[in-house]
Amino acid sequence: MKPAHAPADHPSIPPKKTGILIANLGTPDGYDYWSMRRYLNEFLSDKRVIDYPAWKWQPLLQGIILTKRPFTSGKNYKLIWNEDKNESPLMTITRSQAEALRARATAEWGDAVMVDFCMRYGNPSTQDVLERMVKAGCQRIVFLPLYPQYAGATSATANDQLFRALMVQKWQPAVRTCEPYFDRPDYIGALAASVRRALGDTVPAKLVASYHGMPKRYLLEGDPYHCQCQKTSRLLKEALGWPDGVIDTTFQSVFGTEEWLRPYTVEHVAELARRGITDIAVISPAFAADCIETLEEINGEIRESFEHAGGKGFTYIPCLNDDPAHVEVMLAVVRDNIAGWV
Ligand SMILES: C=CC1=C(C)c2cc3[nH]c(cc4nc(cc5[nH]c(cc1n2)c(C)c5CCC(=O)O)C(CCC(=O)O)=C4C)c(C)c3C=C
Ligand SMILES: [Fe+2]
Ligand SMILES: [Fe+2]
Repeated sequence: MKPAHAPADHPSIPPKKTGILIANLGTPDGYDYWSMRRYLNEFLSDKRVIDYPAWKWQPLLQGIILTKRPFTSGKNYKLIWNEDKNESPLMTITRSQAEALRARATAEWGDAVMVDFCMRYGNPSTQDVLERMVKAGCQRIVFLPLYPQYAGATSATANDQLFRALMVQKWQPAVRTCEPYFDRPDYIGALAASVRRALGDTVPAKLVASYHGMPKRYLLEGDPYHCQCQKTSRLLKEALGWPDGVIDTTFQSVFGTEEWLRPYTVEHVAELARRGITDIAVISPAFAADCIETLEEINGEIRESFEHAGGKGFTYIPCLNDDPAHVEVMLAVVRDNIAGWV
């Protein structure tokens, strides 16, 4: 639309909208060596993820890690790859979440909103999607990083990337970044419902709530992730009405030589089996979508560790993914943040 006063070469201005942008971590474009290397290079060069000085870290990363890890991680991605769509499950699920959220948000706010998703690393990039939204008339953006618990390595770096994309906009939209939702009753309720769906009304001998790990040093330096994970587990226990001691909170995906948050899931499940707890369920509340860390690590490596130590029954409870209850949580978070804009 051109304004009435416009000279002939005045650019047209689309009607004003509010963009709702959900963001996840990102995933490789393929499981071949170069796709994996590109992805891991971008990810592991992020100072929010690995905070060593570049002079110390980059030679290690470029020399040893990016020579070997693209092969080993690529093999793992191959095991879970969505061959029909030629993409990783994280991509398929995040797209599906965005479509479901779009349907719900459009039902509520009509054409005043536009819903899309982006990734912190790889594609679709935060910059490309933000540009598309700005071109379509989004003068306001609600930005929702899909991490229930805040971590510098996830939520903050997603926001950083949005702010980088804003730095190069001639017409910069107003933005609101959403706070983490680790203790929202609707999120806890959706987790509890997913547990009941998987286990029925029986209280298991043990439910392991396995969260993605991080170096313990990040906690000591002020990152609240550990505490938010503990609180999610406690609220889940309360929502289920279970006694103390049924849910164990553990941390997975240890990387490198530093000490990470403990207990480590892979060791903990083996210890449970050795103690005679041979039937367990595992849930991963830090992941909004199933991904390599849940489908391959929890349901593959961690399950094997449990069975190797004598465990028999291992029930993996899927992430909330595009479960309607999860989409309602996202919509409610957006509703809280969009107030006054639509
Ligand atoms: C090395 C440091 C890492 C930190 C710190 C970290 C934190 C962190 N990550 C997630 C969520 C995801 N991580 C995923 C994959 C993944 N994570 C790391 C490393 C760290 N993560 C690596 C090297 C990888 C790649 C896979 C591999 O090579 O093993 C994913 C899945 C991506 C996918 O494509 O499926 C998610 C999601 C959280 C919540 C978190 C919080 C502390
Ligand atoms: Fe990770
Ligand atoms: Fe804590």
